[in-house]
Amino acid sequence: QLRQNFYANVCPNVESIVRTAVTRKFQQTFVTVPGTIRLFFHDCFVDGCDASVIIASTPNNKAEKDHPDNLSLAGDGFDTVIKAKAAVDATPGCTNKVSCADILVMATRDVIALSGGPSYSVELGRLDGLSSKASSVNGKLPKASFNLDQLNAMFAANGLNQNDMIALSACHTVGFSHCNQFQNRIFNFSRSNPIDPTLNRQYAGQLQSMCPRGVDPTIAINMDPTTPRTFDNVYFQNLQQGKGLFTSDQILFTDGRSKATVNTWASNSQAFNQAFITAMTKLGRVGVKTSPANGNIRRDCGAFN
Ligand code: HEM
Ligand SMILES: [Ca+2]
Ligand SMILES: [Ca+2]
Repeated sequence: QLRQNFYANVCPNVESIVRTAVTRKFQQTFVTVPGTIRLFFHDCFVDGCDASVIIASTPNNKAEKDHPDNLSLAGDGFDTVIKAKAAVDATPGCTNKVSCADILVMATRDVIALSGGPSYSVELGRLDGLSSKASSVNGKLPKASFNLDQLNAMFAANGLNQNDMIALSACHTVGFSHCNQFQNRIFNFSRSNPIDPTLNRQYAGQLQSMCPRGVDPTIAINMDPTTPRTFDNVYFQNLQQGKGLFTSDQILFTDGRSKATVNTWASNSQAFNQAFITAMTKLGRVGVKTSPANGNIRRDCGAFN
Protein backbone atom coordinates (compact mmCIF):
# COMPACT_ATOMS: atom_id res chain seq x y z
CA GLN A 1 0.00 0.00 0.00
CA LEU A 2 2.99 2.27 -0.46
CA ARG A 3 2.26 5.30 -2.60
CA GLN A 4 3.65 8.64 -3.63
CA ASN A 5 2.31 11.64 -1.68
CA PHE A 6 1.26 9.39 1.17
CA TYR A 7 1.49 12.30 3.63
CA ALA A 8 -0.38 14.81 1.43
CA ASN A 9 -3.12 15.29 4.02
CA VAL A 10 -1.24 15.07 7.32
CA CYS A 11 2.09 16.72 6.48
CA PRO A 12 1.98 18.05 2.93
CA ASN A 13 5.45 19.61 2.99
CA VAL A 14 7.27 16.62 4.42
CA GLU A 15 9.46 16.09 1.37
CA SER A 16 10.72 19.66 1.30
CA ILE A 17 11.22 19.69 5.09
CA VAL A 18 13.38 16.56 4.83
CA ARG A 19 15.25 17.94 1.82
CA THR A 20 16.11 21.14 3.66
CA ALA A 21 17.42 19.27 6.71
CA VAL A 22 19.40 16.82 4.57
CA THR A 23 20.89 19.63 2.50
CA ARG A 24 22.05 21.39 5.65
CA LYS A 25 23.67 18.20 6.91
CA PHE A 26 25.26 17.60 3.49
CA GLN A 27 26.83 21.06 3.61
CA GLN A 28 28.49 20.12 6.91
CA THR A 29 29.98 16.82 5.76
CA PHE A 30 30.05 14.74 2.60
CA VAL A 31 29.93 11.52 4.65
CA THR A 32 26.22 12.26 4.93
CA VAL A 33 25.87 10.88 1.39
CA PRO A 34 27.39 7.40 1.65
CA GLY A 35 26.42 7.08 5.31
CA THR A 36 22.72 7.56 4.56
CA ILE A 37 22.68 5.38 1.44
CA ARG A 38 24.30 2.44 3.16
CA LEU A 39 22.04 2.81 6.21
CA PHE A 40 19.03 2.48 3.91
CA PHE A 41 20.45 -0.65 2.26
CA HIS A 42 21.30 -2.33 5.57
CA ASP A 43 17.86 -1.45 6.90
CA CYS A 44 15.94 -2.95 4.00
CA PHE A 45 17.93 -6.20 3.86
CA VAL A 46 17.27 -6.98 7.52
CA ASP A 47 13.56 -7.25 8.40
CA GLY A 48 12.59 -4.94 5.53
CA CYS A 49 12.65 -1.15 5.24
CA ASP A 50 11.41 -0.42 8.74
CA ALA A 51 14.17 1.63 10.40
CA SER A 52 15.07 -1.40 12.54
CA VAL A 53 18.75 -0.60 11.89
CA ILE A 54 18.43 2.76 13.67
CA ILE A 55 17.33 1.33 17.03
CA ALA A 56 19.97 1.67 19.75
CA SER A 57 20.87 -1.27 21.97
CA THR A 58 19.61 -1.36 25.55
CA PRO A 59 20.72 -3.51 28.49
CA ASN A 60 17.99 -5.99 27.50
CA ASN A 61 18.40 -5.93 23.73
CA LYS A 62 21.45 -6.06 21.49
CA ALA A 63 20.15 -4.21 18.42
CA GLU A 64 21.01 -4.65 14.72
CA LYS A 65 23.38 -1.71 14.69
CA ASP A 66 25.71 -3.54 17.05
CA HIS A 67 26.08 -6.59 14.81
CA PRO A 68 29.65 -6.76 13.40
CA ASP A 69 28.35 -6.17 9.84
CA ASN A 70 26.82 -2.87 10.94
CA LEU A 71 29.60 -1.49 13.13
CA SER A 72 31.10 0.35 10.15
CA LEU A 73 27.85 2.19 9.38
CA ALA A 74 28.79 5.87 9.52
CA GLY A 75 27.35 7.88 12.40
CA ASP A 76 26.51 10.66 9.95
CA GLY A 77 23.90 8.43 8.29
CA PHE A 78 22.03 7.97 11.58
CA ASP A 79 22.46 11.66 12.37
CA THR A 80 20.91 12.61 9.02
CA VAL A 81 17.71 10.73 9.86
CA ILE A 82 17.61 12.12 13.40
CA LYS A 83 18.03 15.70 12.14
CA ALA A 84 15.39 15.27 9.43
CA LYS A 85 13.01 13.70 11.95
CA ALA A 86 13.52 16.66 14.30
CA ALA A 87 12.75 19.08 11.47
CA VAL A 88 9.57 17.17 10.56
CA ASP A 89 8.43 16.97 14.18
CA ALA A 90 9.04 20.70 14.64
CA THR A 91 6.49 21.45 11.93
CA PRO A 92 2.93 22.01 13.22
CA GLY A 93 0.68 19.13 12.24
CA CYS A 94 3.59 16.84 11.32
CA THR A 95 4.68 15.85 14.83
CA ASN A 96 4.91 12.05 15.10
CA LYS A 97 3.07 11.62 11.83
CA VAL A 98 5.95 10.50 9.57
CA SER A 99 7.77 7.20 10.10
CA CYS A 100 11.54 6.99 10.52
CA ALA A 101 11.56 4.36 7.76
CA ASP A 102 10.02 6.84 5.32
CA ILE A 103 12.36 9.62 6.45
CA LEU A 104 15.30 7.32 5.68
CA VAL A 105 13.88 6.64 2.20
CA MET A 106 13.45 10.37 1.50
CA ALA A 107 16.87 11.25 2.92
CA THR A 108 18.51 8.59 0.74
CA ARG A 109 16.80 9.96 -2.36
CA ASP A 110 17.97 13.45 -1.40
CA VAL A 111 21.65 12.61 -0.78
CA ILE A 112 21.82 10.78 -4.10
CA ALA A 113 20.49 13.84 -5.92
CA LEU A 114 22.76 16.18 -3.93
CA SER A 115 25.83 14.23 -5.02
CA GLY A 116 24.95 14.26 -8.72
CA GLY A 117 22.83 11.14 -9.03
CA PRO A 118 19.35 10.84 -10.47
CA SER A 119 16.40 12.29 -8.60
CA TYR A 120 13.23 10.27 -8.44
CA SER A 121 9.84 10.11 -6.75
CA VAL A 122 9.63 7.94 -3.67
CA GLU A 123 6.79 5.75 -2.45
CA LEU A 124 5.87 6.32 1.20
CA GLY A 125 3.66 4.80 3.87
CA ARG A 126 6.02 2.45 5.72
CA LEU A 127 5.66 1.93 9.44
CA ASP A 128 8.62 1.55 11.79
CA GLY A 129 9.37 -1.97 12.93
CA LEU A 130 8.83 -3.26 16.44
CA SER A 131 11.96 -5.39 16.67
CA SER A 132 15.71 -4.98 16.16
CA LYS A 133 18.01 -7.82 17.10
CA ALA A 134 21.68 -8.16 16.25
CA SER A 135 21.09 -11.88 15.72
CA SER A 136 18.65 -11.22 12.86
CA VAL A 137 21.48 -9.63 10.83
CA ASN A 138 23.32 -12.96 10.51
CA GLY A 139 23.57 -14.00 6.88
CA LYS A 140 21.36 -11.17 5.61
CA LEU A 141 24.01 -8.78 4.29
CA PRO A 142 26.41 -9.42 1.39
CA LYS A 143 30.14 -9.86 1.96
CA ALA A 144 32.89 -8.15 -0.02
CA SER A 145 34.17 -11.63 -0.92
CA PHE A 146 30.93 -12.77 -2.61
CA ASN A 147 30.86 -14.17 -6.14
CA LEU A 148 28.04 -13.59 -8.63
CA ASP A 149 25.97 -16.58 -7.53
CA GLN A 150 26.15 -15.54 -3.90
CA LEU A 151 25.21 -11.96 -4.76
CA ASN A 152 22.31 -13.03 -6.96
CA ALA A 153 21.00 -15.41 -4.32
CA MET A 154 21.02 -12.82 -1.56
CA PHE A 155 19.38 -10.14 -3.72
CA ALA A 156 16.84 -12.63 -5.07
CA ALA A 157 15.85 -13.39 -1.49
CA ASN A 158 14.78 -9.74 -1.36
CA GLY A 159 12.89 -9.80 -4.65
CA LEU A 160 15.72 -8.20 -6.63
CA ASN A 161 17.04 -9.62 -9.88
CA GLN A 162 20.58 -9.54 -11.26
CA ASN A 163 20.04 -6.22 -13.02
CA ASP A 164 18.77 -4.68 -9.79
CA MET A 165 21.79 -6.09 -7.97
CA ILE A 166 24.23 -4.63 -10.51
CA ALA A 167 22.52 -1.24 -10.52
CA LEU A 168 22.48 -1.09 -6.72
CA SER A 169 26.13 -2.12 -6.49
CA ALA A 170 26.86 1.22 -8.15
CA CYS A 171 26.18 2.80 -4.76
CA HIS A 172 29.89 2.10 -4.33
CA THR A 173 30.43 5.10 -6.61
CA VAL A 174 30.62 7.16 -3.40
CA GLY A 175 31.91 6.45 0.07
CA PHE A 176 34.62 4.69 1.93
CA SER A 177 35.89 1.27 2.86
CA HIS A 178 38.21 0.08 5.59
CA CYS A 179 41.33 -1.71 4.40
CA ASN A 180 40.44 -5.14 5.80
CA GLN A 181 37.62 -5.52 3.25
CA PHE A 182 40.03 -6.01 0.34
CA GLN A 183 43.37 -6.81 2.02
CA ASN A 184 43.18 -10.38 0.69
CA ARG A 185 43.21 -9.04 -2.89
CA ILE A 186 46.47 -7.10 -2.55
CA PHE A 187 48.60 -9.34 -0.28
CA ASN A 188 48.98 -13.13 -0.46
CA PHE A 189 46.04 -13.49 -2.83
CA SER A 190 46.98 -17.02 -3.89
CA ARG A 191 49.95 -19.32 -4.31
CA SER A 192 50.53 -18.27 -7.89
CA ASN A 193 49.34 -14.66 -7.65
CA PRO A 194 50.31 -12.39 -4.74
CA ILE A 195 47.80 -9.86 -6.14
CA ASP A 196 44.30 -10.63 -7.43
CA PRO A 197 44.84 -10.85 -11.20
CA THR A 198 41.51 -9.16 -11.91
CA LEU A 199 42.80 -6.04 -10.15
CA ASN A 200 44.42 -3.25 -12.21
CA ARG A 201 48.16 -3.40 -11.43
CA GLN A 202 48.67 0.29 -10.89
CA TYR A 203 45.54 0.53 -8.74
CA ALA A 204 46.72 -2.47 -6.72
CA GLY A 205 49.96 -0.62 -6.02
CA GLN A 206 48.05 2.44 -4.84
CA LEU A 207 45.91 0.28 -2.59
CA GLN A 208 49.03 -1.36 -1.14
CA SER A 209 50.50 2.00 -0.26
CA MET A 210 47.27 3.35 1.25
CA CYS A 211 46.62 0.09 3.08
CA PRO A 212 49.98 -1.46 3.99
CA ARG A 213 50.15 -4.65 6.06
CA GLY A 214 49.29 -3.86 9.67
CA VAL A 215 47.55 -0.59 8.74
CA ASP A 216 45.56 1.22 11.41
CA PRO A 217 42.15 -0.53 11.25
CA THR A 218 40.33 2.79 11.42
CA ILE A 219 41.79 3.97 8.09
CA ALA A 220 39.20 4.10 5.30
CA ILE A 221 39.77 4.87 1.62
CA ASN A 222 37.56 5.99 -1.25
CA MET A 223 35.76 3.14 -2.97
CA ASP A 224 35.59 5.01 -6.29
CA PRO A 225 39.16 6.12 -7.04
CA THR A 226 38.01 8.34 -9.94
CA THR A 227 34.96 10.36 -8.79
CA PRO A 228 34.63 9.56 -5.07
CA ARG A 229 32.24 12.41 -4.36
CA THR A 230 29.97 12.10 -7.37
CA PHE A 231 27.12 9.64 -7.69
CA ASP A 232 27.72 8.52 -11.28
CA ASN A 233 28.21 5.57 -13.62
CA VAL A 234 32.00 5.92 -13.40
CA TYR A 235 31.66 2.94 -11.05
CA PHE A 236 31.12 0.77 -14.14
CA GLN A 237 33.95 2.41 -16.09
CA ASN A 238 36.21 1.62 -13.13
CA LEU A 239 35.17 -2.04 -13.30
CA GLN A 240 36.14 -2.12 -16.99
CA GLN A 241 39.62 -0.98 -15.93
CA GLY A 242 40.02 -3.48 -13.10
CA LYS A 243 39.35 -0.83 -10.49
CA GLY A 244 36.54 -2.48 -8.60
CA LEU A 245 37.53 -2.36 -4.95
CA PHE A 246 35.85 -5.52 -3.65
CA THR A 247 35.73 -8.99 -5.14
CA SER A 248 31.94 -8.45 -5.24
CA ASP A 249 32.42 -5.32 -7.38
CA GLN A 250 35.00 -6.64 -9.83
CA ILE A 251 33.16 -9.94 -10.32
CA LEU A 252 30.36 -8.02 -12.07
CA PHE A 253 32.76 -7.36 -14.94
CA THR A 254 34.75 -10.60 -14.73
CA ASP A 255 31.76 -12.91 -14.81
CA GLY A 256 30.43 -13.32 -18.33
CA ARG A 257 26.85 -13.33 -17.10
CA SER A 258 26.96 -9.73 -15.86
CA LYS A 259 29.67 -8.17 -18.02
CA ALA A 260 27.38 -6.96 -20.81
CA THR A 261 25.26 -5.03 -18.32
CA VAL A 262 28.34 -3.38 -16.86
CA ASN A 263 29.48 -2.37 -20.33
CA THR A 264 26.08 -0.93 -21.22
CA TRP A 265 25.82 1.17 -18.07
CA ALA A 266 29.47 2.26 -18.29
CA SER A 267 28.71 3.95 -21.59
CA ASN A 268 25.11 5.00 -21.02
CA SER A 269 24.39 6.95 -17.87
CA GLN A 270 20.75 7.45 -18.85
CA ALA A 271 20.20 3.72 -19.01
CA PHE A 272 22.00 3.27 -15.69
CA ASN A 273 19.95 5.98 -13.99
CA GLN A 274 16.73 4.37 -15.16
CA ALA A 275 17.78 0.93 -13.93
CA PHE A 276 18.98 2.41 -10.66
CA ILE A 277 15.66 4.16 -10.00
CA THR A 278 13.78 0.93 -10.73
CA ALA A 279 16.04 -1.02 -8.38
CA MET A 280 15.89 1.55 -5.56
CA THR A 281 12.10 1.60 -5.78
CA LYS A 282 12.04 -2.20 -5.53
CA LEU A 283 14.51 -2.11 -2.63
CA GLY A 284 12.24 0.36 -0.84
CA ARG A 285 9.36 -2.14 -0.99
CA VAL A 286 11.22 -4.97 0.73
CA GLY A 287 9.42 -6.28 3.81
CA VAL A 288 7.43 -3.11 4.30
CA LYS A 289 5.07 -2.94 7.28
CA THR A 290 1.77 -1.09 6.98
CA SER A 291 -0.40 -2.62 9.71
CA PRO A 292 -0.52 -1.54 13.37
CA ALA A 293 0.04 -5.19 14.22
CA ASN A 294 3.63 -5.05 13.04
CA GLY A 295 4.60 -1.39 13.01
CA ASN A 296 4.08 2.11 14.31
CA ILE A 297 5.48 5.62 14.01
CA ARG A 298 8.38 6.03 16.39
CA ARG A 299 8.68 9.21 18.41
CA ASP A 300 12.44 8.67 18.65
CA CYS A 301 13.98 6.84 15.68
CA GLY A 302 16.56 5.25 17.98
CA ALA A 303 14.12 3.73 20.48
CA PHE A 304 10.81 1.87 20.47
CA ASN A 305 7.81 3.91 21.70
C1 HEM B 1 26.48 -6.01 -3.72
C2 HEM B 1 26.88 -6.39 -2.52
C3 HEM B 1 27.50 -5.43 -1.57
C4 HEM B 1 28.59 -5.68 -0.80
C5 HEM B 1 29.37 -6.97 -0.75
C6 HEM B 1 28.87 -4.49 -0.06
C7 HEM B 1 29.90 -4.37 0.86
C8 HEM B 1 30.35 -3.17 1.36
C9 HEM B 1 31.51 -3.01 2.19
C10 HEM B 1 32.42 -4.14 2.64
C11 HEM B 1 31.65 -1.69 2.45
C12 HEM B 1 32.77 -1.01 3.24
C13 HEM B 1 32.45 -0.98 4.70
C14 HEM B 1 33.60 -0.41 5.51
O1 HEM B 1 34.66 -1.01 5.51
O2 HEM B 1 33.43 0.65 6.13
C15 HEM B 1 30.56 -1.00 1.79
C16 HEM B 1 30.35 0.35 1.81
C17 HEM B 1 29.26 0.96 1.25
N1 HEM B 1 28.20 0.34 0.64
FE1 HEM B 1 28.09 -1.57 0.10
N2 HEM B 1 27.96 -3.54 -0.37
C18 HEM B 1 27.10 -4.07 -1.29
C19 HEM B 1 26.00 -3.43 -1.83
C20 HEM B 1 25.62 -2.15 -1.55
C21 HEM B 1 24.37 -1.56 -1.95
C22 HEM B 1 23.28 -2.30 -2.71
C23 HEM B 1 24.39 -0.29 -1.50
C24 HEM B 1 23.32 0.78 -1.62
C25 HEM B 1 22.08 0.57 -2.02
C26 HEM B 1 25.66 -0.07 -0.85
C27 HEM B 1 26.09 1.11 -0.33
C28 HEM B 1 27.33 1.30 0.26
C29 HEM B 1 27.85 2.61 0.59
C30 HEM B 1 27.20 3.94 0.27
C31 HEM B 1 29.06 2.39 1.23
C32 HEM B 1 30.00 3.46 1.80
C33 HEM B 1 29.63 3.74 3.24
C34 HEM B 1 30.40 4.89 3.85
O3 HEM B 1 31.25 5.49 3.22
O4 HEM B 1 30.08 5.21 5.01
N3 HEM B 1 26.36 -1.24 -0.86
N4 HEM B 1 29.78 -1.94 1.16
CA1 LIG C 1 15.03 -3.18 8.69
CA1 LIG D 1 31.62 8.22 -8.43
